[in-house]
Amino acid sequence: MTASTLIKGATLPDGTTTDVLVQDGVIAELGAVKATADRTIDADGLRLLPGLVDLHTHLREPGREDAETVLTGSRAAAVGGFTAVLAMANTSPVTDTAEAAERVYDLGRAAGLVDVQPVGAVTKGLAGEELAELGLMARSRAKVRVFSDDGKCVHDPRVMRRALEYVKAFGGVVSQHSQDPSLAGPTACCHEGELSGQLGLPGWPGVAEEVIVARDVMLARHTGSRVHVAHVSTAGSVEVVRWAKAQGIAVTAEVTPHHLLLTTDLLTGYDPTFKVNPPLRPDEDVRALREALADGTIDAVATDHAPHARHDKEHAFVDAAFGMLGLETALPVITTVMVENGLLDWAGVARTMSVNPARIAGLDDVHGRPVAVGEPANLTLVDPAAKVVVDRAASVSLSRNNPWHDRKLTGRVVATLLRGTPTVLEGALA
Ligand SMILES: NC(=O)N[C@@H](CC(=O)O)C(=O)O
Ligand SMILES: [Zn+2]
Ligand SMILES: [Zn+2]
Repeated sequence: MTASTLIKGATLPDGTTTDVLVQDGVIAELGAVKATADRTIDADGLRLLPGLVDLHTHLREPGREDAETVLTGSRAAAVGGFTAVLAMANTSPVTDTAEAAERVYDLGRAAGLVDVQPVGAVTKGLAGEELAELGLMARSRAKVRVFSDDGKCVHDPRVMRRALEYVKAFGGVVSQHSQDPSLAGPTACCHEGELSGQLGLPGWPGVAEEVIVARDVMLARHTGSRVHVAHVSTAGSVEVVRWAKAQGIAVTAEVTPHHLLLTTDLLTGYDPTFKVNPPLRPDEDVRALREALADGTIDAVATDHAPHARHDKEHAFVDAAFGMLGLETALPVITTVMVENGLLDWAGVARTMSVNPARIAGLDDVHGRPVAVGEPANLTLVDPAAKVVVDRAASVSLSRNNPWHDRKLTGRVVATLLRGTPTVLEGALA
């Protein structure tokens, strides 16, 4: 038996206010709860959401434990309000076997702060040629359902077709890093446009993403399988996804918090903190991404939390590693960009940050559940009005490549519960 928790006067995503008694890992009672509990959390004015689920996290273990480990990344996830994260396969070695997937899964369970669900590589070594052990990973203890060569695009259409056909058998999905390597060359490091010319930086155009998204939705239609578009960054990709969904094609898409707020003009200072793939895009893309998340064309927010050690990031812009932190700031960014601007209500936040990602990842038996009696108590308590100034030094991540440093954001995660056990209380690790 685990300690019980009484959450007093929380407001649910739909706006109703209730007490929530959490006992033995599940929601035991709702309404005006008379019972006492081992711990009481005053949730007056706070929103209670189903625990957040991140479809796209880089945990760097094994191989780059100087940048992040499963444990430190799990801490960042819990502080960010997450109860489940999908750990990308571009580790060293790559997660391309059942054993490798089980290892990541076990490290996550040992850390015990968030459900770490390994993503399996699509191809051996992310080399883009030979399919990885998709079936063995699916049947392993880790029950892998999401496959991705993220960091690299599965660019050979024949390989992509085979992967889609293969994962269909067990309801899996291929999450694609859409970046055509011949349109976005090996040196490309920012958005191709007027600014990249002025800065003298090799850029890559939005169309390098869009052609892959277009190809993949057609392959999904042909195979009758599911494709997921990772980190959508352009208005053109949104148009393709919108069209594909209207045709009934089984496509889902995610957008990162950074692509919803940060724009390419941040690159004028050549600060590698803002170097990321896909690159920060112009205003008109950002606007289209916000609208698409609001209208459901984009299903989910995913962080693409990409920690990098100082010695990989602190270089001249062209030489620095791609990627930025995201787990601890995702909820405040979405509150600021989407809720404060009236684009999403809290039910919309629950949908795009918990319900939809859980469903896409096949974790919806445990995560992204309604706040209802008998459901597993994976919960996130949010102060929707709190103003926070992000301080990169305060992060529990091992890395410091935080693009939000010094920004004032609205919204703060107050508490996170994983199967009824608080992992975060009063905004800090419990
Ligand atoms: N997003 C990034 O810029 N980098 C990611 C890889 C990826 O998501 O493509 C990384 O692993 O660092
Ligand atoms: Zn990627
Ligand atoms: Zn990624």
